[in-house]
Amino acid sequence: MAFFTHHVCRALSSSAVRNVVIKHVTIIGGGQMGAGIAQVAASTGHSVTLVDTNTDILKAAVKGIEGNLKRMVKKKFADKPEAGEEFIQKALQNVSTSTDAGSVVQGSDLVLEAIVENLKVKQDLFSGLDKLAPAHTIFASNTSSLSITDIASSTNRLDRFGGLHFFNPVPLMRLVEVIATSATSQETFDSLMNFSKMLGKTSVSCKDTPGFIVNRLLLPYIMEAFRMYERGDGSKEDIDVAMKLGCGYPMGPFELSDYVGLDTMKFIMDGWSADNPDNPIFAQSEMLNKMIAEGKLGKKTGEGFYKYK
Ligand SMILES: CCCCCCCC(=O)CC(=O)SCCNC(=O)CCNC(=O)[C@H](O)C(C)(C)COP(=O)(O)OP(=O)(O)OC[C@H]1O[C@@H](n2cnc3c(N)ncnc32)[C@H](O)[C@@H]1OP(=O)(O)O
Ligand SMILES: NC(=O)C1=CN([C@@H]2O[C@H](COP(=O)(O)OP(=O)(O)OC[C@H]3O[C@@H](n4cnc5c(N)ncnc54)[C@H](O)[C@@H]3O)[C@@H](O)[C@H]2O)C=CC1
Repeated sequence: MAFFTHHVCRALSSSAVRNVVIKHVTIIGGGQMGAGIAQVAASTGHSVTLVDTNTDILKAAVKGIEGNLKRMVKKKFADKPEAGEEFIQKALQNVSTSTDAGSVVQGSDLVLEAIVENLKVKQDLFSGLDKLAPAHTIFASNTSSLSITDIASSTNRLDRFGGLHFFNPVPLMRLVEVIATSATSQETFDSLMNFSKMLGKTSVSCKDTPGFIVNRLLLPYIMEAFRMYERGDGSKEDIDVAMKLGCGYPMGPFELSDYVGLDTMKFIMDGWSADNPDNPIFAQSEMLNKMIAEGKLGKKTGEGFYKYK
């Protein structure tokens, strides 16, 4: 019944608002996810403004995008290097940067955030931008596992708010989870689905439930690997090899954790343990806390479970 009501409500709202064709995108957060999403959006013909509070991060993001495009073009345009160079230049021309989100959202069809995994910080960002962005602009979050409903509650555009959850590394991972809350309009959902398609991704529709689909299954698996290692039941190397060769996974759980970033893993974990204090799956990992206190955040800092120098 609830399902029926929800869909009827979405259908009713559909007559009032038209679908937004997303061409101009503001991406907030120039870290690994924001830069990856910017790369894919720019190479598929969207104009992108990448925003971060830190100018060094923005410079590194643009440099990274250029480097990645060069790698991709080498293979894709092996026989046509000039066309490859033109592709790179076109994509780069589609990207501009800013340290002030408020001053760039006016021209945006979509504002997508990929900043730190913290509810209050995301809410503060969106509540400020809600007053500045045009009425038609869709807001979306790339959160790994925070509730989209909670993030959206800081705005007055609940019908134009959804989740767009990309996977790392964005240029290579083919999935996007598109999340509709009970207030997301059908038009907004369709626009987000369409945008994902334009980026060349396959999308799945998710409810606004903790961890959506992928992370609800991935998090218990990774945490169980941590516990095995903490108990001394296996070395991290053996656990990684076992899962790669035994299950065909491209990375083992420790390699993947380093790749995601151990600080991000902890932000995600802390949210889940606060919401589920009695569930042992989400209990704190002393090992993870210690590594973070020592500044070992994974690949991005040169050391996590493994060294990358
Ligand atoms: C407790 C909380 C837990 C929850 C965590 C939550 C985080 C989230 O919210 C959701 C997530 O994203 S979870 C992470 C999902 N990602 C994965 O599982 C990645 C697993 N790894 C892989 O798939 C491959 O190792 C991978 C695709 C990475 C690399 O594949 P290969 O090993 O075959 O790699 P390479 O041989 O190095 O590269 C293959 C070709 O791709 C090019 N390339 C690599 N990186 C690139 C990038 N970033 N951009 C563009 N091109 C790139 C590379 O140059 C190579 O090209 P060719 O040489 O021409 O073949
Ligand atoms: N790392 C991963 O594998 C994945 C992460 N995510 C989610 O994407 C989001 C970003 O993750 P990462 O890119 O890994 O983090 P990151 O730490 O690489 O980048 C976050 C960036 O946001 C910037 N930032 C923080 N607050 C800001 C603000 N108020 N305004 C503008 N910029 C701000 C920081 O300077 C930093 O450059 C998080 O919500 C995370 O849970 C989702 C899928 C995969």
